[in-house]
Amino acid sequence: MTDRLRVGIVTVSDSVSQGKSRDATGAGLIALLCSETWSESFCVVGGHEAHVVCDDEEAIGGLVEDMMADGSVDVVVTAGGTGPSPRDVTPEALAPLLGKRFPGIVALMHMISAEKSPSPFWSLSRPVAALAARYPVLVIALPGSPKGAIECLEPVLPSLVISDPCFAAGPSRRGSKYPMIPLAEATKAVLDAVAGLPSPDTITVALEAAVGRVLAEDVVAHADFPPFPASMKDGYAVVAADGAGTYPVVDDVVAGANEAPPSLQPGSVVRITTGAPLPPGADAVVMVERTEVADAGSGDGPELAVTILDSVQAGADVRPPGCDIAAGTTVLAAGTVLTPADIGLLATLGVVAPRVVRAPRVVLLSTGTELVEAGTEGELPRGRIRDSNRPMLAARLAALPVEVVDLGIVADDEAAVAAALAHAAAHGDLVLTSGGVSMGQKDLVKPLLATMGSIHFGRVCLKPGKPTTFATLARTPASADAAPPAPGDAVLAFALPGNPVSALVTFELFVAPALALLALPLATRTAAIAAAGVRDPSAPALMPGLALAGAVLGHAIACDPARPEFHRVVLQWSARESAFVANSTGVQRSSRLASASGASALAFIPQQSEPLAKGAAVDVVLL
Ligand SMILES: Nc1nc2c(c(=O)[nH]1)N[C@H]1C(S)=C(S)[C@@H](COP(=O)(O)OP(=O)(O)OC[C@H]3O[C@@H](n4cnc5c(N)ncnc54)[C@H](O)[C@@H]3O)O[C@H]1N2
Ligand code: MOO
Repeated sequence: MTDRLRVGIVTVSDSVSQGKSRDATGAGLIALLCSETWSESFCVVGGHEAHVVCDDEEAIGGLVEDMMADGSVDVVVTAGGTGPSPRDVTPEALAPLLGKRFPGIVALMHMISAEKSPSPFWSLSRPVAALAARYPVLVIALPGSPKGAIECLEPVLPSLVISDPCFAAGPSRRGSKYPMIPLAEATKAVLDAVAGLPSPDTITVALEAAVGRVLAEDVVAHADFPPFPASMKDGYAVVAADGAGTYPVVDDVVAGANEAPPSLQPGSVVRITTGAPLPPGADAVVMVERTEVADAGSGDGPELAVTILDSVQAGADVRPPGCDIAAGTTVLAAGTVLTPADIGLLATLGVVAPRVVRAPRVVLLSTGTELVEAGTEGELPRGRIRDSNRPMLAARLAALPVEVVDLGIVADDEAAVAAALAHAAAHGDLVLTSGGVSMGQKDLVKPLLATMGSIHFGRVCLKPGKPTTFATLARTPASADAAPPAPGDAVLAFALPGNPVSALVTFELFVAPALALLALPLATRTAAIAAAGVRDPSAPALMPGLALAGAVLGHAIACDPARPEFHRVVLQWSARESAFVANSTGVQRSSRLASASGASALAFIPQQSEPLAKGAAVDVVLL
């Protein structure tokens, strides 16, 4: 045995799974295994909460088998469902999965219960201790009460420690060495790594090329806009105090005229166009529709007199200087992703070469001996498929403020993958691979990344996307005479699963938000990460920057008791329900890219045994 025994805990309870009661038993068992006495021998897989499943034979068996097949546990401990009532079916659910039994462990549990329990009820409890038939996993089924479960487990823990070599030596332990961490932990690992990176370099770009780029510094207005009191209507500049009545038209001012008009005296008006500067002395504008011609004059020039039909307040239909942009204000903050409106603002201020952040460089490659270029024509040799991930990810990256270096397809050959990753780490800010991160003998990416830096996670409790891997790599200088990397500088590496849907979904969940943060000036990035509050366990588990919304399901959706799922859905607004209705894109297999085609969102389907009913509220990540 290499390390501590990895224990998965399952609470079997209708009331906990329906949210009617708190999982005190699961919490108690986790606390016991994490206590000072036992934490050197055991670690709890799956974070700080037990898996919860209802008292249903199929659901219990399915969950426990998934946990064992996953390779992330050495021991599964269930609590609950061992009593005599009709709903107590844990031993029956486990029976088909089990091989060798350990009656001694069961006898020990009964002895302890007899000693500690005031009532004889313990004798009706049916605890289980056995080795799984098909996996090197020990299965222990405990009674469900917090006191009973803890009392039964603690005395048998020494037997579990000594039993390990017996079962690990049989069918060798072939699970992943990477624990399957919860989404929130994965998010935190990415945020911690991004937070520690230096501020990106900055460059200036022409205004026409600046849309979508990230502003590197605050842009402050040095003058008021409008720079003069400007008319908001075509009509007549007036002295508001004059009120309604007939007045001579003494001048005509149009937008753009650069001659200062003479001061307007009370008892007279000036014809004016929208955007023209108000003559000194005028304090309001009356739109032409609220006037009548009193004396048209010759008809060639402005009318000689008009009747103002309504009296107006001072300031009516006038934009005072600085009302749109006041001198001294920060118009655009560093970190703003420039939109067309922002380009207009910069143009207003006369900023024609804004300083922006240098686009992070993403080095993209696909791994897989089976892959050929998308452009390969005709029938492919047996076993070969076209590389869809790289064109797909490149297309997605094209919508982001990043520069892409395409390293093409790399065969599953250790030397070739190692060389490609080393080149990527020398030339990129972020390395993005797909394929080669699961359990096959040709899945080389994880071990190679481990030699180049630190792997922060190698599996995430997520569907699709379980083998998603995130590492930070030491930045290697691109050439011998290149400047050494800045202290603390590192290259982010995301090794996405090869299944195309898994690659796309995990790109959306981790890579796109990480790139957005990477492209922020340090102060803005730090603030964005702090605002995300991922260090607060009650905060949302997703990366900041994702566009979240709520929706109701258009139909029931089955849930996975082992992993939360990001189900591809099409959202449609329902005026009747005043809500977005989410409808599945069909079979969600992670090789079936059609499930992502046309999807407008990823609906978060929680990890649970019961399906979500039609109309259930779900969180969605907008795509
Ligand atoms: N024993 C286990 N096997 C697998 C597990 C597991 O837990 N235990 N996890 C499965 C899951 S979940 C996923 S997702 C995949 C991920 O596998 P890899 O990341 O190692 O990817 P590959 O094996 O290289 O490829 C998987 C699949 O995708 C196709 N592929 C790969 N790259 C591309 C590409 N660029 N364009 C199109 N299609 C691609 C490849 O041909 C495979 O069909 O592992 C499961 N296995
Ligand atoms: O987790 Mo894999 O990405 O389901 O297919």
